[in-house]
Amino acid sequence: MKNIAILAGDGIGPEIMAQGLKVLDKAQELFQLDFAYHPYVIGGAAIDEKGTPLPEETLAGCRTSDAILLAAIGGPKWDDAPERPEQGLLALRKALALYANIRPITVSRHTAHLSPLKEAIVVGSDFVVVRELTGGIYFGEPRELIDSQAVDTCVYRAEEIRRIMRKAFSIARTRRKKVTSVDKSNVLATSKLWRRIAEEVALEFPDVTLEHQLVDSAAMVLITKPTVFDVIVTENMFGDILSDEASVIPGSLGLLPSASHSEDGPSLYEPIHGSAPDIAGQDIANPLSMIYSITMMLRQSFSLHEAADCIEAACDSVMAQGIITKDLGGTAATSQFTEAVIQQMTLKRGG
Ligand SMILES: NC(=O)c1ccc[n+]([C@@H]2O[C@H](COP(=O)([O-])OP(=O)(O)OC[C@H]3O[C@@H](n4cnc5c(N)ncnc54)[C@H](O)[C@@H]3O)[C@@H](O)[C@H]2O)c1
Ligand SMILES: CC(C)[C@H](C(=O)O)[C@@H](O)C(=O)O
Ligand SMILES: [Mg+2]
Repeated sequence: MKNIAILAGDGIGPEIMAQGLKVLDKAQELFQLDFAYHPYVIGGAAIDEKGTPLPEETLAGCRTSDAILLAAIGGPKWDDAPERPEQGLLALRKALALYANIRPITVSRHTAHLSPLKEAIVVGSDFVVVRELTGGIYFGEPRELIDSQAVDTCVYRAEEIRRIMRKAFSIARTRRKKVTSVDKSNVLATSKLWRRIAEEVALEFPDVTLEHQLVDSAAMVLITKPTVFDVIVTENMFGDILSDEASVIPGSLGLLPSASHSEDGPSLYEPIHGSAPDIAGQDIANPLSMIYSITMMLRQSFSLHEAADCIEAACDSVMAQGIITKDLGGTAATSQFTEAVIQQMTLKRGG
C-alpha cells in the first residue's frame, strides 16, 4: 500500500481535491491500485484550526508519505493574519527540500482553439518550466519590513544552481534536447552566477543545446513564439511569474499542474494556481489542474503510466465532446466535468 498525504487547503482547494480524488478512486478500481489517503490541514484552514499554517502533524505526515497532493492555499480572509497561509506552503517546500518544480505546458491540435492567443501561434507548444523552488529572493536573508523601508535579499549558492541545472538538462535529454536558461544577467549578480553555472553544466550534457534568454524578452517570446521552447530553467521568482504567464498559451491557469522533487524524499504534486477566492464555492473551477497533478504523481512517483494514460485520454475525450468549464468558455460545472471524465475512464478500460 502507498500512502498519499492529502492537503486540500483553502478556497477552491477542497473542491478540486475532492474531484481529483474521485478520479483517482476510479483509477484505483480500474487498475487495482492500493493508495491510502491521509488528509492534513495546511494554509488558512490550518491557521483557523491549529493557529499555524504548517502544523507539526501535517509536516510529519508529509515526511512519512510516499507522495503529497496539495490543491491550493491562501485567500483574503488571512490577509492580516500574523502568519499567512503562503508561509505554510513555502515552509513545506523548504522542509522537504523540494528544490525542483516541474511545470509542463502543452497545446495539442485538439485544444489550440481554447487559447485566447491565435491558434497558429500556440498549436504544438510543448515545453516544461523547471523552476528552482527553495532558494532566491523567496528565502534570502536579511528580510525586513519597517515603516520607512523594506528589504528582501536574493541569494543563490553555486550548488543550488548546479543541481537545478542538472535536473533541467536531464529532462531535456528525454525530450527535444534544448535548454533555455532564463536570467537577468545584465543586471543581477545572482543571474551572472546562474549563467556561469549553466555553461559549466552544459559541458556535462554535450548532446543538449543551451541558450540564454533575459527574463524580460523571455516573457515576450513566451506568448509570441511559444513553440521555440523545450525546457526553460529559471530561478524561483522568474519561474513563478513566467509559468502563470504561460497559462495563457493553453488558455487557463486551471489547466496547469506541477511536480516538486527533492533528491530523495516524497514529491509534492500541486496545481500552479492559487485558491481562486473569486470563484470558490460555486462548483465552477476547472479540476484539470488537480487531475493532471494526480497523473504526474502516478507517472513520476509510481511509474503507473497505464493508469495515467487512461485518465488523460478520458480528459481529452471529454473536452473533445465540448464539455468544458467556464474558464475555457464552457458551461460544465466542476462536478459534471469530473463525472464525464470518470465515465470515459470506464469506457476506455472496457468497463
Ligand atoms: N500553490 C498555491 O496554493 C498558490 C498559488 C498561487 C496563489 N496562491 C494564493 O491564492 C490566493 C489567490 O491568489 P490569486 O487570485 O492571485 O491567484 P489564483 O491563481 O488563485 O487565481 C488567478 C485567477 O485564475 C483563476 N483560476 C485559478 N485556478 C482556477 C481553476 N482551477 N479554474 C478556473 N479558474 C481558475 C481565478 O479564478 C482567478 O481569476 C492568494 O492568497 C495567493 O497567495 C496559492
Ligand atoms: C502561493 C505562493 C507562495 C506560490 C509561489 O509563489 O511559489 C504560488 O504562487 C506558486 O506558484 O506555487
Ligand atoms: Mg505562482
